[in-house]
Amino acid sequence: MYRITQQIDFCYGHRLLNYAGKCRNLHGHNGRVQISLEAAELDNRGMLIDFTDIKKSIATWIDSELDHRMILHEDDPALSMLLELNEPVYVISYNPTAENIARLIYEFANSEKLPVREVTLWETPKSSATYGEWSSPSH
Ligand SMILES: Nc1nc2c(c(=O)[nH]1)N=C([C@H](O)[C@H](O)COP(=O)(O)OP(=O)(O)OP(=O)(O)O)CN2
Repeated sequence: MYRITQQIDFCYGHRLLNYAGKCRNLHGHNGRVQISLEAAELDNRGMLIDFTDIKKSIATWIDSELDHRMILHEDDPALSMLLELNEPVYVISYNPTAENIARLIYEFANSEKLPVREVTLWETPKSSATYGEWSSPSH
């Protein structure tokens, strides 16, 4: 099997609902995403997927949909005010944790028919969450 990984940096704001710590307050992160793709075969150029094509697809989507936006739960009471002020938001139906944002990006990559294996979101330099659909329980 071959595996390639691409890193994409973006900034986002969020806050966690039903959470007692400081992350219940609106705050921002310099997030780092690592997207890993896997395949058994290479194309006639010796590539799994051209890194440029990953950038064109996933980095473009992250840039337009998530970068410099507040990623908020649809039930977040701050949402209506931010929308009224025309602030950029990305609304989801679940808590915007690192785990869920990793899954969101994984699902986008999957919808683009990329052979994505896992997505890791580094929310801070020390904390990351990974989402993948591993077939083997030993992963
Ligand atoms: N499993 C998860 N735990 C936490 C998440 C998460 O998404 N998944 N998110 C948060 C906060 O949103 C945020 O990431 C702050 O976390 P923290 O580690 O406290 O970050 P700091 O950089 O502020 O850490 P310091 O060591 O206090 O500087 C919390 N948990």
